[in-house]
Order: sequence, then C-alpha cells, then structure tokens
Amino acid sequence: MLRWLTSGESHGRSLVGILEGLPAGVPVSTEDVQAALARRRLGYGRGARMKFEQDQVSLLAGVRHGLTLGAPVTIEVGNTEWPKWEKVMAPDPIDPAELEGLARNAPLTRPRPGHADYTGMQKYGFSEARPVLERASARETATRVALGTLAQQFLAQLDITTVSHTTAVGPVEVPEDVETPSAADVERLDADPLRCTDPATSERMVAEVDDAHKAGETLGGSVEVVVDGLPPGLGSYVHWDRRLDSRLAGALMGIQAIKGVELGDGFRTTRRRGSAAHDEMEPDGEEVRRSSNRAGGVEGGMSIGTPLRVRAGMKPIATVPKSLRTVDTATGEAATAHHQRSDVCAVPAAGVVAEAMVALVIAQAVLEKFGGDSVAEVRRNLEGYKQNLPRLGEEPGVAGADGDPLQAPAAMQDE
Ligand SMILES: Cc1cc2nc3c(=O)[nH]c(=O)nc-3n(C[C@H](O)[C@H](O)[C@H](O)COP(=O)(O)O)c2cc1C
Ligand SMILES: C=C(O[C@@H]1CC(C(=O)O)=C[C@@H](OP(=O)(O)O)[C@H]1O)C(=O)O
Repeated sequence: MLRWLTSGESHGRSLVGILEGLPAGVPVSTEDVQAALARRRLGYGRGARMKFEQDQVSLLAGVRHGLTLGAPVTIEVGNTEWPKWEKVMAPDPIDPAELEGLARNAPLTRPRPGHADYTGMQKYGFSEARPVLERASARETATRVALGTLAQQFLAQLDITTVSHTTAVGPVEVPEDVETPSAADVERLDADPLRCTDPATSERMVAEVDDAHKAGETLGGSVEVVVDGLPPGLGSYVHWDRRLDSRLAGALMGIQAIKGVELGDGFRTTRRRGSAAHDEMEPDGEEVRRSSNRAGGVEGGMSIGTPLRVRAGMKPIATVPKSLRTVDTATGEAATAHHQRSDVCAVPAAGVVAEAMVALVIAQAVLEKFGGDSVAEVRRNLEGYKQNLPRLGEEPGVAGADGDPLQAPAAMQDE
C-alpha cells in the first residue's frame, strides 16, 4: 500500500514528507524534486514570500544513486527564512526576554474569516492564531509536491503522464471549446503567467489579477488535472471507499482552500439530457472506442482507459488586504482581520499541488491493482493485465454461477 505523511510548520526549520510503499527502481534526483517545487512557486499573483524564499531540498532516505530502494522515502524541504523565525518558532523552551519586542512574535488576536485561525484557536485552546496558521498554511503543500514528484516519476515508468492547467481565475474562464492540454504541453503551460492553455484567456486572467490587486482584493478559480495512459479498471464500484472518483475527490478537497471537485464535465453534465451526457461506445477492431470523454475517464468508480480529467475549485485567498471584519479575541471588540502579506491569487500553484495529489492517488491505485516491489515487476503485471483484457467477440472470462447472464428486470428490457 502506498501511504504518505507530511510534517512541518510554515515558518519552522523545514518541512518533511515520507512516502512509503513505492517500489524500487524509480528514478529520482534532488534536482527533479527541486524543479517540481520551482513549478509550485510560479504564477502571477503570488505574494512576496515566493520571491525571496527558496525551497531547500534534501533526499534524506530511501534513494540511492538516483533510484528508489523500495524503502520509505523521506524528503526534507528547508525553509530558507528559518534564521528570521528561529526564536519565534524555537522547538525548545526559550527565555521570554529573547522574544521581547520581536514584531514577528506579536500575538495574532484578530482571526481572518475564511482561514483556520479562529476555530483552530477554539479547538486547540490557543489564545492567538500563530500556532494555528503555522500548520494550516498552504506552505505544507511544498511537501506534497515533493512526494508527488516521486509518484509522477513512478507513473512515467508505466507511460502514465500527468499535467495540470488553470481553467478559471475569478470570473475569467477558459472557453469550453479550447482543447484540453496533455503532458506534451507542460513547458508551454509553465511558461504562461497563469499556467493557462489559452493565451487570450491568460491575458484576461492577468488583467483580473491586476484589478483585484489594485482593489485590495483576492481571487480564487479552478484547475484541471489530466492523466493520460491509464489502463481501465483502477479503483472499483464494489465499495464507496474503493471508488477512484471518491479517492480523487478526497485528495483534492484535502488541499487548502479547495471547495469543490468535478470529474470530467462534472456539474455541466447534470444540466444535460442523458443522450448528450455520456460517452457512447463504438467498435474499433477488437476494442471499444468512446465517441467523447465527458465522464473524464471514470465510470462506476473505475478508470475506463480514456484520459482522466478532474477539476478542483479554489476559494479566494482568505488574507484579504481590504481587511475583513472580525473580532479581537483579546479585547472582545470589533476589529479588522490581521494582514501582513499574502497571495492575491494562488490558483496556478494549486494546479501543481493538485497534479501531485492526483499522481499520488493514481500511483496508489496502480500499486493496489498491479502490486510489485520493483518497477520492472509492476510493469510486467500491468502488461500482463493489458494483454489479457477481453477482446470484442471473446467469451467473457467470468459468468454467473450457472453460466447464464443476469436478466434485467422486465421493465428495463427492450419491448
Ligand atoms: C498554493 C496555496 C497558496 C495559498 N496562499 C495563501 C495566502 O497567501 N494567504 C492566505 O490567506 N491563504 C492562502 N491559501 C489558502 C489558505 O491556505 C486557506 O484559505 C486556508 O487553509 C483555509 O481554507 P480551507 O477552509 O479550505 O481550509 C493558499 C492556498 C494554496 C493552496
Ligand atoms: C509559503 C507558502 O504559501 C503561503 C501560504 C499561506 C497560507 O495561509 O496558506 C500564506 C502565505 O504565507 P505567509 O503568510 O508566511 O506569507 C503564503 O506565502 C508557500 O506556498 O510556500
């Protein structure tokens, strides 16, 4: 089973991620992880911190000479800002005199609506928001991207590729008739200020970010992750928590500020009639071809072999420069929420994080179905499965107990 865990505070010494269950033989280097993290820092509208802070990557365990060992992989992402926070975030007890007058240590008692601040204070019994925001911050997503790089490198060994792109920033959306990008477009997407596939829409998104910035506002939007090369049959219809769609939705909703997830055409499908909602089948030699990909590659909780398309919607950044009304928890008086610096829009970065989470879920589903302790073994298992998939016209491998196909209820049978 592939499992992962992250640890670390936003202004702590470093973040750490552990990935357990990855087979031996996945190529990965410090440079690969560093490059993936650099992609997460991209995007028009991100705040000052992205410019001056570096992600310092160390592969601490589980990798030797550029290949995974099959052992847990531990990645550390060092915060280069640590020297400024060493006292405020010191793990060991510290003489209060050393903290005196430090602006960074000022109690944050004006919680931001939309962030974890206030409920985190209530839940954990803190008198200010610093101990909450340190972990609630999306700084943690650097670790997910680092671990996702390993999953992506593993999937690439099986010719499964992942890419993400921005589909909306605030009200500015990529038109429906624009072609969905593939992994071949990664460089072009990363070079775009918003990681948007359509240059005309990207220009409008830049203008929207500028406008929001000037107005002291923040923005959300949506991203799409596309996975090519999936075999049919990952996930299952037999139980809710084995469904690929439910697992993808959980993983994406687990990203800070993600408020909705759609598979394929998602909610657009709910407004269509049945005949315009599904992906019709037609014979293609010994195989079945789909005439469209509205479902986004998942039916019945399983991958169907067409490209996976999954979207995540992000709410606007909670630290709004035009400060929101709140309460000062120290005085009990009405106040405006604390604000120092923040992103205006982090949708492009959220796309890179979503790509990492999708890669982790897909890698987990691949390992569940095909197993294997080395990449070579997983590849053999996958190839064997693909070669033995039933062809059109062949007898199905499994029938009912008496060999008869199940009868549909009379009301559903053709007249
Ligand atoms: C990549 C990324 C960057 C973010 N940057 C900020 C930020 O600079 N300021 C902020 O207030 N929230 C930021 N957020 C969002 C907060 O982390 C999020 O609003 C907070 O966790 C509460 O959201 P939730 O209710 O979905 O948990 C960012 C989120 C992501 C995914
Ligand atoms: C540091 C990152 O994102 C941070 C996510 C974040 C939040 O509240 O989620 C708030 C900001 O941090 P700070 O308040 O220290 O400026 C972002 O910069 C990062 O993505 O690496």
